[in-house]
Amino acid sequence: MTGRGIPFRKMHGLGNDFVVVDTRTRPFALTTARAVRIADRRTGVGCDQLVTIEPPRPEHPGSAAFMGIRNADGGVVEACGNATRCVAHLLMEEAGTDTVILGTLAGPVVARRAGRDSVRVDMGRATVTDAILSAERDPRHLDLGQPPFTDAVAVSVGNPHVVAIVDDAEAVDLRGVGPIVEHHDLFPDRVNAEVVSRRDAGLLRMRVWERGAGITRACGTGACAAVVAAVSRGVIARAPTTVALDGGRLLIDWRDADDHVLMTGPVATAFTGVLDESLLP
Ligand SMILES: N[C@H](CCC[C@H](N)C(=O)O)C(=O)O
Repeated sequence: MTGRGIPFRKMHGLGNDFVVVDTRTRPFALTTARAVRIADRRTGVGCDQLVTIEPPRPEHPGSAAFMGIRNADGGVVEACGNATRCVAHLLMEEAGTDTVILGTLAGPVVARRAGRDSVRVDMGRATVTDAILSAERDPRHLDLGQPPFTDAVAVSVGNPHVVAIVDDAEAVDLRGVGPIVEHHDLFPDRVNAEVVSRRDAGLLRMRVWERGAGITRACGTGACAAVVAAVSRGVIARAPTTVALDGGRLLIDWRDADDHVLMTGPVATAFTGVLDESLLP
């Protein structure tokens, strides 16, 4: 190690874990090769997504920074709810503020403190469709040919999701069906896949196969997509809903007035460290 390594912070939202690199003070290109190396849980640090905190971009007026996101397989991510809470928390701690605007590829998002280590993020508009679906398909009833995704709901939260509503989310062979759905040719950029069950009036259980990361313990945009899908199919009322993930619970509210989806949940730092040059091809 030559001492020219890159400092990082290991963070997570309900176990959906990230390596966060602040590139505002020192150059660090977020590349596919670096994401794959750093995300490797044996030879790298290990994470679901690699996240960079970059200087703000002019297209996001008032933003404090831009957040770059890559999946463990190096793929580009437009939106990442759990990571947004983590980075927003860092920036609010840094600035001593209770609110912050973050730029992402999906657009600017507004975050605010919601408690000691809890953050609420306005993730922007969530819609039942996906830009690439053609007009003759009903995004509320998509048949992807793989049960239970033979009657799925396509939801965009800035990144693409397909949600299957089932009686028992625990009973789905997500490791089997997830990769097939992720690579379905209806989604040229691939897609995140969620299975959702209604546990109670305001409580959903959700499991996720994430595009480019596989099964993760939580997915913030996935939880948003799950609520949008369940409301759109009349499974739950349009009201603040708790989503129970493998790693814990998020509070999601798909706001009536503007179709924005609000997500509230915890953030945590596990450790800080220095990326050795060998991880930086
Ligand atoms: N875990 C993230 C979602 C990452 C989605 C990523 N797998 C994609 O390719 O869109 C979240 O908390 O929203």
